[in-house]
Amino acid sequence: MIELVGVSAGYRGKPVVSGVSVPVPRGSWLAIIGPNGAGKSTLLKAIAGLVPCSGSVLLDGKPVGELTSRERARAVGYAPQVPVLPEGLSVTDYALLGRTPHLGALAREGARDLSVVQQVLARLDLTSLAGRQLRTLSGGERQRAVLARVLAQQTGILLLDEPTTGLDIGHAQSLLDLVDRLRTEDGTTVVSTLHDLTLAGQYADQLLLLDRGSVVAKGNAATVLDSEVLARHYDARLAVLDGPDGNPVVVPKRRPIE
Ligand SMILES: Nc1ncnc2c1ncn2[C@@H]1O[C@H](COP(=O)(O)OP(=O)(O)OP(=O)(O)O)[C@@H](O)[C@H]1O
Repeated sequence: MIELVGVSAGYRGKPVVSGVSVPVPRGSWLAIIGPNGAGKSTLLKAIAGLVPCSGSVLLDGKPVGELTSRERARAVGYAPQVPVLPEGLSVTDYALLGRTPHLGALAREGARDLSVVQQVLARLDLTSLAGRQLRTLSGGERQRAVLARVLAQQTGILLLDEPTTGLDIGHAQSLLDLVDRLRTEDGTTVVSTLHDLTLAGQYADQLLLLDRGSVVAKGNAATVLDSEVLARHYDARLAVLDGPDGNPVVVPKRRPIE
């Protein structure tokens, strides 16, 4: 369970996110949406305890600022939008870094850690790349490797910043399906930013639309994915249609040719 109460955050005294309050019950999925620069990543970093904020961020009832870095790493898996990848590591070695918070002092990874990593790599379609150096991967493969490290961490909370960036439609879908399974089977609580509004509506229980740092709409897909609201806040031409599974589908409308 995550609870945000009046969360504001920014950089060098300049506010970027203001007064965000939302509960995210255990096992549910909150998608933070909004135009570029709205403050989505900053809000996610505030939840991860990576940028200072005012108000309160409670993770399972505990203020995130009171957790030690090891406690935080055992509780929260965070996949940044632009990860820094260490040089010279294979995909397996990199994913094994996700096991670090579970190891005792000076302990090395054991058979169980390797087995967790192998399962995660299989679920992300990375088994054939397990021995490859990170720097030789394609953009989408690298993105999946980053998620492998975070999923190998086996935390009750997942914070994913644009997890489908660079993934083709099939890999994006299987990644979101995998996260969805962790949510329903293990009760993992998920907060992700997503630019794909249709996918956000399909997977998240709650959507939070940020514009210039403030919440301008909050609720389920039917409420937030409103064509007028989206057109206004994204400054876009778009339509919201009924999808085949009953979920809204957000489609761009091309400017009429004159
Ligand atoms: N480290 C930083 N120092 C100063 N300003 C920052 C920093 N990181 C982000 N910002 C600014 O804060 C604002 C919000 O950025 P943020 O990355 O949270 O937006 P976002 O909604 O995730 O955008 P996008 O959709 O483009 O990824 C932007 O104006 C950005 O330039």
